Amino acid sequence: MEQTLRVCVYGATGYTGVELLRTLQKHPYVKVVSITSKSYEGKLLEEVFPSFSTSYLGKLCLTQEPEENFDVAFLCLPHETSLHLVPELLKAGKRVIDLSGAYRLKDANLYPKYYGFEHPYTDTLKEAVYGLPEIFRSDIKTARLVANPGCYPTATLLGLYPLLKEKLLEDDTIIVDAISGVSGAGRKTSQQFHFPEMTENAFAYSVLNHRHTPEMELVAGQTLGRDVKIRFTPKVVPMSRGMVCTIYAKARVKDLHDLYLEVYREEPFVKVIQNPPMTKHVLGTNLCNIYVGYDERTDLHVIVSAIDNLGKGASLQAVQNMNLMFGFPEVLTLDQPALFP
Ligand SMILES: NC(=O)C1=CN([C@@H]2O[C@H](COP(=O)(O)OP(=O)(O)OC[C@H]3O[C@@H](n4cnc5c(N)ncnc54)[C@H](OP(=O)(O)O)[C@@H]3O)[C@@H](O)[C@H]2O)C=CC1
Ligand SMILES: CC(=O)N[C@@H](CCC(=O)OP(=O)(O)O)C(=O)O
Repeated sequence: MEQTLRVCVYGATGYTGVELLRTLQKHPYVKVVSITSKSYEGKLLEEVFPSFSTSYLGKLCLTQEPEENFDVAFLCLPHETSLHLVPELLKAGKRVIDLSGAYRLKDANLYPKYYGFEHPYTDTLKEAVYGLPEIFRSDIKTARLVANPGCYPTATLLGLYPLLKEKLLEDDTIIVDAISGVSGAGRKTSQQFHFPEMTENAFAYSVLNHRHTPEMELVAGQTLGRDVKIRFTPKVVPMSRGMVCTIYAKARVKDLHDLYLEVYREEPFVKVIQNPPMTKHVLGTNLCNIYVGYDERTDLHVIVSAIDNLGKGASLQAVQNMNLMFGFPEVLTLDQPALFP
């Protein structure tokens, strides 16, 4: 279907919003009709980010009424802000791609513990489709609401998917050890990410209660057909963007490489490679590069996946979802190689 889609980007001045606009700007069937910002109301995007050299986007507005004239909304907002906006947009007949975590967990009871709020919109939560195309492509095509996955779950679930899909997991406890660039924390400042403390530094955080743990467990369990436990430890390292997840799992077979090649043969954005992946090879792309190794000594498989947290981990995956939802070629505007070195 070829049409001009009218798009509204809520939270256009954050890291995911800017990455999204960078790509939407060159999409042949998209017209961005509205962009919002909490702090830069009335400014042109190019006044805030001079690399946007055209003013075709119009001025940033504080918010956009759901009833206004647009077809699809991208929500690059804090979880709590998305939470209340999504039902209003759906009521106004809009299709929504929410980059926050507000609609990712099918079990509403998990929200108080992991997000700090009660989830009042359980019907909308049920309706949301988890936006990982490699697993839920057909549901995404018809969804009104896509809950775009978190960055760590994207890299982890793609790293595990062939193993889960083929029911080859032997031990239902999986260990995931991950590193992320600092942009994963968003544009707002905080002391721990302040340059003198973050440079030449690395640390684990939310070791026992990261909100991506239940997100991964729910989707992994659904794919496998029984519950799994994921022991997830995220770390932040002094680079702007990029993410590597190292996954340790016990499987019924020793050589998984050919299975991974086969499962991802037709996937445009997942590459199974011969060596452990580097973040620089996925920078600014929608790619997930995966290495699968087997350690005979421990009888553990070691799967390493790399993404750009703002690319496949957020905004470019959101564009992939939009392409699917509106019948555009899935790779449209997303098939560029990485910015390297
Ligand atoms: N960064 C990442 O790697 C990833 C982020 N996400 C999720 O995507 C969403 C956006 O993340 P990110 O872009 O990093 O965040 P940022 O903090 O960089 O940007 C947030 C955006 O939301 C706007 N905003 C903040 N508070 C409000 C509010 N109360 N009402 C309206 N607008 C508001 C900000 O406006 P202004 O700047 O003008 O104040 C800004 O445009 C979050 O839910 C995040 O969890 C998901 C995957 C990866
Ligand atoms: C380095 C860092 O702080 N990363 C973020 C993950 C970003 C992400 O995927 O966002 P969601 O909050 O939408 O799930 C974190 O751990 O909270």
